[in-house]
Amino acid sequence: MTDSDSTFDTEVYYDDDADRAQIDDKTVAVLGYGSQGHAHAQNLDDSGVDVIVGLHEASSSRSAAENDGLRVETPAKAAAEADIVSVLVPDTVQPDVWEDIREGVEEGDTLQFAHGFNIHYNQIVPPAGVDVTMIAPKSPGHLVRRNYEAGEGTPGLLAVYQDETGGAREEALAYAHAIGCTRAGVVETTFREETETDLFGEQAVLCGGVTSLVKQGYETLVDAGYSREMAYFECLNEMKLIVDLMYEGGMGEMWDSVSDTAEYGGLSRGDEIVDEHARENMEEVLEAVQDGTFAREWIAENQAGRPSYTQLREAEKNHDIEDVGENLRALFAWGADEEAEAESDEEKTEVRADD
Ligand SMILES: NC(=O)C1=CN([C@@H]2O[C@H](COP(=O)(O)OP(=O)(O)OC[C@H]3O[C@@H](n4cnc5c(N)ncnc54)[C@H](OP(=O)(O)O)[C@@H]3O)[C@@H](O)[C@H]2O)C=CC1
Ligand SMILES: CC[C@](O)(C(C)=O)C(=O)O
Ligand SMILES: [Mg+2]
Ligand SMILES: [Mg+2]
Repeated sequence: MTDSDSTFDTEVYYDDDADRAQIDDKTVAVLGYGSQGHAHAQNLDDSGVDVIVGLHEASSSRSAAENDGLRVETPAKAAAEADIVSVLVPDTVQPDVWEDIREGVEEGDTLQFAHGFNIHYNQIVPPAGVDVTMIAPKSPGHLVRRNYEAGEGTPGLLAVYQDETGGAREEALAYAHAIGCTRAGVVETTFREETETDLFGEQAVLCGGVTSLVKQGYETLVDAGYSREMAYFECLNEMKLIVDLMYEGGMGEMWDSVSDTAEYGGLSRGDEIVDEHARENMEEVLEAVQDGTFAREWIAENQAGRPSYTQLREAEKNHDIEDVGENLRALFAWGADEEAEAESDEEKTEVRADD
């Protein structure tokens, strides 16, 4: 068993590198039918792999999976029948689900994850004889499905924590092929590296950092007497347009596309905003991820019934910028499309919740 720090240097695996024979005659249990679960299950099924979705008897997702033409069993039954068990329930419930299914996970089977939290922080200790792998799409689950249906792929990470059969890596690559990740490219990493970089990224930059930057910018303009609408457009709405350019062609494409005034202003002022102090804070956030402080806090928060999480969510929902945004999105054409999409997603969720 190894979980070294090896960083990809970087070989990227594509469709031709995967041997689908490693999965085509196997049964995959997909536990959970949420963001990642519905995408993996449907993509595997469309790729011709035998799939059973594992959901508890009272699960609100059952009818959605059944309506999508998939066979649904309890997690324990699905896992017992499967050769590969893809654990796609929320990270916080995975240890309990593992207790439910462990009896049915036999020597030669594979436990497959999309994020390494529970293995890396020892919340699930897999038995000997079982392969433990990860295919982590670097994207929200709904895009994993949307890209697959469009004939495109989603980039992903592959990691092997335990290779008892000698075939763990090849099987994981075949799984990545079947969910569409090798269409875009898959790179190899470790459970440790994926877990720590994923948690750092979502806290410091992607989810935490960006929303705080947007809110601070918005509040600075509104407190200085500018209109809420102008502050919203400038600090939130235009963020997508700028990020789209960086996504397509890196920071260079974005700098090329904005005015010279914006480029000079941004290059000369950006580091004053996200400065050395922000960097020190980032290092602290990373340290708390690395030494397990964040993981212990998150586990305890769940055990206590999520008091802080609930409060933080409520405060975010009630921020003035959300109110302005809702009104503006309803008024503009781009908002109409997105609202329709959101409503259709909401309807799907409601259908799931109703059943
Ligand atoms: N969200 C994302 O895009 C990404 C997620 N990941 C990783 O993928 C994994 C899954 O995350 P995500 O897709 O967000 O999860 P979701 O929160 O979307 O999963 C919800 C699903 O899990 C089911 N579920 C909840 N509790 C249980 C339980 N006790 N037993 C059985 N099923 C249960 C829910 O059923 P019900 O509706 O009945 O509650 C629902 O079907 C995690 O490891 C996450 O870190 C990795 C990359 C991106
Ligand atoms: C950025 C958030 C994420 O890590 C993801 C979609 O990759 C997650 O945990 O949802
Ligand atoms: Mg992520
Ligand atoms: Mg994550």
